[in-house]
Amino acid sequence: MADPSGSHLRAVILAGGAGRRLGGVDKALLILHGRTMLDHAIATVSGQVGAVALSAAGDPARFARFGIPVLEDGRHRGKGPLAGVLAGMRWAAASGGETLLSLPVDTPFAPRDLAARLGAAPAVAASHGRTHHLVALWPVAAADALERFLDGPGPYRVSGFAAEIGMRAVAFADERDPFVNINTQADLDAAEAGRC
Ligand SMILES: Nc1nc2c(ncn2[C@@H]2O[C@H](COP(=O)(O)OP(=O)(O)OP(=O)(O)O)[C@@H](O)[C@H]2O)c(=O)[nH]1
Ligand SMILES: [Mg+2]
Repeated sequence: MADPSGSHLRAVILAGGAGRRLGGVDKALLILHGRTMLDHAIATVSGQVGAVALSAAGDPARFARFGIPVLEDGRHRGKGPLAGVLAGMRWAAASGGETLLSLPVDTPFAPRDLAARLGAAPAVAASHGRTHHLVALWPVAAADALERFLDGPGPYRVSGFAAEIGMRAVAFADERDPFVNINTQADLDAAEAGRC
């Protein structure tokens, strides 16, 4: 099915993690500034791409009100976030998408021009001395290579597959780190208080 927007960009919001450091909460449904983290992520990516999907485990019905497809990790479940990236690539390919933007749901301050600033895929965001391996643009054509990587012996590190496809790091020199991610209650409190 062609994308009526004409964009070959797609986005996958990654929310398939366990959220252990937050006591096993559903990070996508966590409230920050009166809206869910998923609302923040959708607002970040929706103007940048032709279509958005969510990568998440468990009952998809809890996300029905957001009106976006929910992708499961499938047979690579348990191998970490690259399983979500692969599901995103397969979903993107089905509608003619050529490039996939991935964004973790716990990164609520990412810029709304992220994809443009990343440039040509494969590219990954870096800021404040850190590489944000899942804030990245992936060529959908790399899906078969990723499938082979996940069929391999591991480890299934995002940085391992990124190196294999020649991922280029793009530095974001913004004074406030746009890729702060919310892993703990202290992170959430700081974000709520505007300290990051
Ligand atoms: N699809 C998918 N996404 C994952 C998986 N593991 C982690 N992620 C996502 O990858 C991103 C980075 O993960 P973490 O920051 O470690 O977040 P988390 O797993 O939710 O939290 P912790 O359990 O506290 O580490 C988040 O957006 C997670 O939702 C997985 O197995 N599958
Ligand atoms: Mg995190």
